[in-house]
Formats: sequence, C-alpha cells, structure tokens
Amino acid sequence: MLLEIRDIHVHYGNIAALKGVTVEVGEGEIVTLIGANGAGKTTTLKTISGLRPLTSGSIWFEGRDISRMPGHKRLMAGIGQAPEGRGIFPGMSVLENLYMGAYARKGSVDKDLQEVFELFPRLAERRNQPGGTMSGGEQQMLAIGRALMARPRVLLLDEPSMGLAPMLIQQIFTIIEEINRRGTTVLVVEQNAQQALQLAHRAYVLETGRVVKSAPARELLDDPEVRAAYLGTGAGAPGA
Ligand SMILES: Nc1ncnc2c1ncn2[C@@H]1O[C@H](COP(=O)(O)OP(=O)(O)OP(=O)(O)O)[C@@H](O)[C@H]1O
Repeated sequence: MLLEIRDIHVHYGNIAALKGVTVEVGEGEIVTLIGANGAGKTTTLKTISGLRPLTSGSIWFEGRDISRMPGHKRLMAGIGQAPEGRGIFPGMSVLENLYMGAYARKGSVDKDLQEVFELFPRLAERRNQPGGTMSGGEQQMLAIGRALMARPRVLLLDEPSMGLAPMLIQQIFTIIEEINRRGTTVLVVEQNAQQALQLAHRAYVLETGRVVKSAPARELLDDPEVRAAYLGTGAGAPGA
C-alpha cells in the first residue's frame, strides 16, 4: 500500500471527530471518502497531511510510519494537498501561486508548469491575474495546479466540486481522472457522492467518525443504502 491509515482516532478538545478510521490507498488508485456533513472527511485528510494530531492509531506512507512527522516533511515526502475552500494566495498572481507550490522541491519546475498549463489551459491564459480575482472554479483549478507543482505521489483533494456549476464539476472530475492517468495516486473527499463514485476505483463511506462501508466504487453506486442516503435515488425515488 502506498498510504495506510490504521484505526486513527482524532479529537477536537473533548469531541471525538474520528473514532477508529482505517483507509488504504494503493499506488495508482483513485480512492474516495464520502459522507454527510460532519462525518469526518476533512479531518481525515488534515490528519494525513499533518495539520491535525492523532490521539491514537497510525499513518503509514511507502511503508514508513509518518504519524509524528511534521506536515512540511510529509509534503516533501510526496503527500500533496489541495485544501477545502481553495486556500490560494489571493494577492499573488496565478504564476506566483504555482511557483509557491514548488517551493519545497528541488530541480527545474518548467516541465511541471507546462503540465499544469496543459491540464488547465485557463491558468495559462490568466497567469498574470491575481489569484483572488479568479472565479471560484478557476481558484479550484489553481489550488489543484499548485498542489501538483510539488510533484506529489499522492494528491489529497478536499471537495473539489464544492460551489461549482454542474458543467464545471464534470470538467474538474475529468481533469482529476487525467491527473491519475498520468501517474498520480488520488484520495478525494466529496459530498457529491454520485460523481465521486463514478470517478473512483474504491470508496469508503464515513458516518460520524467511523467507516461504515468500503467497497469498489461501482458497487456502492448500486448499493441500496448508499443510494438512499447519499445519492437521493433510494427506494421510492424516481428511477430507483
Ligand atoms: N476546529 C474544530 N473544532 C471543533 N470541532 C471541529 C473542528 N473541525 C471539525 N470539527 C468537528 O469534527 C467533526 C468532523 O468534521 P469534518 O470537518 O472532518 O467533517 P466533514 O465530513 O469534512 O464535513 P463537511 O462535509 O461538512 O466538510 C464534526 O463534528 C465537526 O463539527
């Protein structure tokens, strides 16, 4: 396994946000975590990238226990994240934002910049525009592009579809597929379960800090409980 999250418990003060979450991500896979608001999806990603400490359990990356490794070292080790709510630098240009993504890296970044511009032609067109004046969808592209500049082995994506129009959601998911096809492993957290399950190879369903199901994504698309709870197409719904 490239990334293994083993039975992690995470607290905010006295509140248990994760109560024993186990997730595995194999090399080359797209894995998705789906679940309702507050299920613990964002907390899981933040714990993997080192933004939240563990109470117990462990995280393994390329066979190494990284549970206590500081966040910046995890980034350098190959764990890249595009955070929820974009998190780009609003006063910096698109190009500067992209260069910031590569700050912890050695070597030339020209090839990576070229690849990001290939994936997101819109960023190339607007390379000199301040990041903060880009549209919501463009900022999402910029956040993903910036994360790719670090050349991650696994890319953590937090709700890439959030706040986007349906056409743009489709576009972002197609690009994530392409990023994966070019060799990057992806762990994506989504409320948009339908799209996420169509994109991913495998999926985990989180409920109040626990994994309640894990299966090939296609199977969950046909699972009556998942359809009722997350796809709005359960028994009695049109098309069920
Ligand atoms: N900074 C915080 N302080 C206290 N509690 C928090 C904090 N961040 C998250 N929580 C709590 O931890 C639990 C898990 O939250 P988390 O953000 O991981 O859920 P989520 O599945 O990503 O939800 P959403 O889809 O709404 O983003 C929730 O009960 C939330 O209220």
